[in-house]
Amino acid sequence: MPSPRRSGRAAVAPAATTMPTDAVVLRGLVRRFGERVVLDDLTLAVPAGASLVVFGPNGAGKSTLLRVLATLLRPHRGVVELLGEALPDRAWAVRSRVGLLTHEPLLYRDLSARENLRFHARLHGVGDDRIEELLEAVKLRVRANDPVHTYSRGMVQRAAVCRAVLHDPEILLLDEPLSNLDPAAIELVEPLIGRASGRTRIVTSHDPAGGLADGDLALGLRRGKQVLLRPAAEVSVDEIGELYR
Ligand SMILES: Nc1ncnc2c1ncn2[C@@H]1O[C@H](COP(=O)(O)OP(=O)(O)OP(=O)(O)O)[C@@H](O)[C@H]1O
Repeated sequence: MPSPRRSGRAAVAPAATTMPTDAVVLRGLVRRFGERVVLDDLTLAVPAGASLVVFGPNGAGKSTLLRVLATLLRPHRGVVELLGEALPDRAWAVRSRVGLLTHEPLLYRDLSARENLRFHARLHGVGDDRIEELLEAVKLRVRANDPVHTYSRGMVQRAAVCRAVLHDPEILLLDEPLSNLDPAAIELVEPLIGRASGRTRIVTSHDPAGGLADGDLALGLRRGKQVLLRPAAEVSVDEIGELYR
């Protein structure tokens, strides 16, 4: 669960009156690259604490959707709201409440995991105890002072998971988060980025069975269009497979 650090915010704005039921809302989202429409009229809502798993073939728009939600790309049309704040105008108000884990680990390769985490911790006003807690959780302490470029891919991914959750974000944006992780490492990161974390999650996946088991809602994209949006428990593995044919 996100830790009680959030209680400081609640003292300023009581959660009961300001926390929207839906953590993520899209209404008619359009995003283009040049002439190409990459996200085409997406409309959905993700309740706070729920997980949306996004499926679709290469180039369908999954990563672009995550980048819009991470405030890295501006929407070209439609409404995008995170935690009740509309993007792009209120992006500054939500950035610190969102964690992003992508194929690009967003770590300095010549710094150690501990140095990388200290750098990000300072940006977010997070203390060293949180860094040590996370390094311990992903069993990286023994290598935490080695430069990231000496790590295996799984070790890099574990360090990237620490970076993504360092500031205890309410929303997690996860682009195939388990890639490069062995079964033991998957168990280690589950409490941090899995459903058990209690965070609102948008997760991309190419694994129909694993992805459906990981989500409350399933979204299927094909060439930027939303061709499936239903409770994950009601979607079959074959339906997800159809997206790729
Ligand atoms: N910076 C960019 N400039 C131009 N086109 C881009 C850019 N980034 C992505 N695209 C295009 O947007 C479309 C969607 O790409 P995106 O990376 O979102 O797909 P994806 O579903 O995440 O694919 P994958 O499964 O391969 O990761 C593709 O046609 C891609 O070429």
